[in-house]
Amino acid sequence: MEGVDYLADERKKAEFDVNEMKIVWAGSRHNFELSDRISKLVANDPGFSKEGRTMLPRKELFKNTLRKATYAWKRIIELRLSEEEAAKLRHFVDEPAFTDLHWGMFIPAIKGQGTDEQQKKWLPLAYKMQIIGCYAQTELGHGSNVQGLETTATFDPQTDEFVIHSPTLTSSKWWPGGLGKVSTHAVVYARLITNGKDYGINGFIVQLRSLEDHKPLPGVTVGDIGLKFGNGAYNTMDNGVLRFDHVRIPRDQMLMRVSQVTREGKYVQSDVPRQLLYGTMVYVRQTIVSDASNALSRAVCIATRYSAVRRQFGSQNGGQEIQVIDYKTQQNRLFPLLASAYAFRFVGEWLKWLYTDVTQRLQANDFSTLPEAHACTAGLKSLTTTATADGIEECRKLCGGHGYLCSSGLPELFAVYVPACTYEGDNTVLLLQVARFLMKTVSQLGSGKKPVGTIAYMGRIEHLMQCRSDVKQAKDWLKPSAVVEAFEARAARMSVACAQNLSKFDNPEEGFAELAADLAEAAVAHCQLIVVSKFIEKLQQDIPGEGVKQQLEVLCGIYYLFLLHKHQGDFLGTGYITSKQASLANDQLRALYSQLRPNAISLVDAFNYTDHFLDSILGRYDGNVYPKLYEAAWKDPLNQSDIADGFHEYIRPLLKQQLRTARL
Ligand SMILES: CCCCCCCC/C=C\CCCCCCCCCCCCC/C=C/C(=O)SCCNC(=O)CCNC(=O)[C@H](O)C(C)(C)COP(=O)(O)OP(=O)(O)OC[C@H]1O[C@@H](n2cnc3c(N)ncnc32)[C@H](O)[C@@H]1OP(=O)(O)O
Ligand SMILES: Cc1cc2nc3c(=O)[nH]c(=O)nc-3n(C[C@H](O)[C@H](O)[C@H](O)COP(=O)(O)OP(=O)(O)OC[C@H]3O[C@@H](n4cnc5c(N)ncnc54)[C@H](O)[C@@H]3O)c2cc1C
Repeated sequence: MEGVDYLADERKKAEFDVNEMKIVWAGSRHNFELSDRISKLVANDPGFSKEGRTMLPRKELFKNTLRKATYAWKRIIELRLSEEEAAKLRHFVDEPAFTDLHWGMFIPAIKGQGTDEQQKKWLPLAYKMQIIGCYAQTELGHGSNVQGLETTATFDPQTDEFVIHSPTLTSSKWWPGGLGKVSTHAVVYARLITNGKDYGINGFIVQLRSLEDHKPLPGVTVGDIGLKFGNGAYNTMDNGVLRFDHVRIPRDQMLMRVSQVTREGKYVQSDVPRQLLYGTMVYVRQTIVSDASNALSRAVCIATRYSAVRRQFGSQNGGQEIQVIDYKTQQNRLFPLLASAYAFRFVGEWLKWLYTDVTQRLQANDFSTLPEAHACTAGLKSLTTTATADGIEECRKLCGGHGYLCSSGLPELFAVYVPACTYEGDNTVLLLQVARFLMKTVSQLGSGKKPVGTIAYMGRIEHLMQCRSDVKQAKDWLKPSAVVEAFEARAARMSVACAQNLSKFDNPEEGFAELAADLAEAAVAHCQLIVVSKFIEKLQQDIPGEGVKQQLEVLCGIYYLFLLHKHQGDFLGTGYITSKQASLANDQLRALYSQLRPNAISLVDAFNYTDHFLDSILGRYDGNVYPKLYEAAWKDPLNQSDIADGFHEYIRPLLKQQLRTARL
């Protein structure tokens, strides 16, 4: 029945002020009002309808995305939306498009690596979308290993130009989003060669297509790399292939903030670190961490609402069956994901702060916090995207068979999200970057250099190597100091064990390769410590709203106790806790599940998602699942006729043949 709220009883159980929690989730009242306004604007505009998206063939799907992007741009201009509002609009339109790479990587690359003069020339064109750009780094044969890229940019002093060339098949650019069919320009990463010497990777602005008829320019071969995982999903994006045959660009199209080539062909290195060339990746990794909580909360919202609607077994005297959300196993799979969504939200907020801070320092030529910013963005990108991708898939399973239907919203969400584990740096490769940072920190411990920021705990290494947990009863696990020390001791001990094992190798690089799996685990332990600490720090702030802080304390407890349970081997193996203390942690975890249970629906309501954004029958706000599932099935193109296309060619002859066989 329309208009009935099937989850109303669940909502009545809430023990906290949901409206105040919405503000905590959004980060501020301003953010809440912005998201609320823009999400409704998008939901109420038929131009942004998602109807039938998963059924469209690729060409139509892609054209529909072009239409939506153009329409979005028109609305942005008409409504005079600010950059912040436009970015929200993109978020709620909920469709990957070339515009992501234009705004998310092409423009940031020019801003971060271009000189003032270059920015003055290119940014106004890009801001007005009079040129459309992408980020062309990865090649067919080289992705993770950026220093291994093969595309060349050779300086020709005769003409004051660079010659951009793809010398081999494996040097073809491969994957850049927006490249295949839309971009007119790209920031291309290529080996800079001048006076016969290779100076390694640099960025160059290269025009690819005519601004008149959109034809590829001479010497440019460009196209789409083909269909990707999932129906619809990331196939709205034209990930592309690109080859250059001696394409000439003016010298001033090399991005020259980090290094320059003079008119005479002399290579000059600025006094900024070369790693700034990787700055766009650091920026995007930070945005990916912020986005993880969006994707995970969405899946969790669907699975939580559906788990309250769905009933199986346990009917007494003909009464209703049990809501599946009341099974402890369901809670043990679902509630840690709900807690993770909140945890990632807060660590994302913190990382944004760290990134802003490092950017301000870089502008003042202070590069001291760059290594930490790199380690944090790389590690947290890896940790949060792995957990989110796994979490979305778990939410699908939590919804049983119906979770497998596209109308649940979960298959598409998974297919769109899962490449986040690979793009912007493969998650294992990124963990190994964190491990290098940790090993460097451990090796410098005796040098008098005091570790600061997220590795400050290493400064107390002697204590952390010896201390033991003083937990005596389950509720002792609610003490923040007990928890932080446990996670610090585990991370420190795992790093030190790796460093000790590394020191047994004559060649450190050989040792690093041999111990890579242990090093990646140490990196995970360090990153989990960051997430736990930032959640606990959040709780130390003044949080208004009846019961809001208490709910966050429950969620925080579930987050760290679930991790402690899952990684018990680390905590026990490093000798910080006993098996009795591990078992007490588990008792406390179960108690927290019971405290969370009556608040579960309201905790996902606090995400404030519209039904348009969720795009899930199982996650509908009103819980009216079954009639809507039934209705949706009949919209499938297969159900447009009672008799299937192909009946006369294939089914009928088969049936006839069976009849003949039966008569024999
Ligand atoms: C339809 C609707 C439309 C609506 C439209 C509306 C209009 C829109 C309006 C607004 C919209 C806004 C929208 C914005 C959306 C934004 C979304 C963005 C979406 C993004 C989508 C993603 C697409 C994917 C892109 C990509 O994947 S790009 C390619 C990424 N590639 C990688 O990540 C490669 C990974 N590899 C590396 O990073 C490196 O090779 C390495 C693994 C780090 C190793 O590098 P190497 O040089 O070999 O280094 P080392 O020797 O290991 O280290 C040397 C040294 O450097 C330090 N280091 C390394 N990296 C960094 C770094 N990044 N920063 C700082 N330092 C670094 C390292 O620690 C070492 O240091 P030490 O010497 O001190 O030890
Ligand atoms: C949807 C999508 C969009 C993308 N968009 C863009 C874009 O806009 N622009 C762009 O330039 N690129 C883009 N990429 C490319 C992306 O950045 C790369 O795919 C990514 O960096 C991983 O590199 P790779 O493909 O070379 O993986 P590989 O490095 O070949 O990884 C393969 C396997 O090897 C392992 N491995 C590799 N090196 C090591 C190591 N040193 N130690 C241990 N294990 C290792 C990895 O863990 C992985 O399991 C995109 C990719 C995808 C999937």
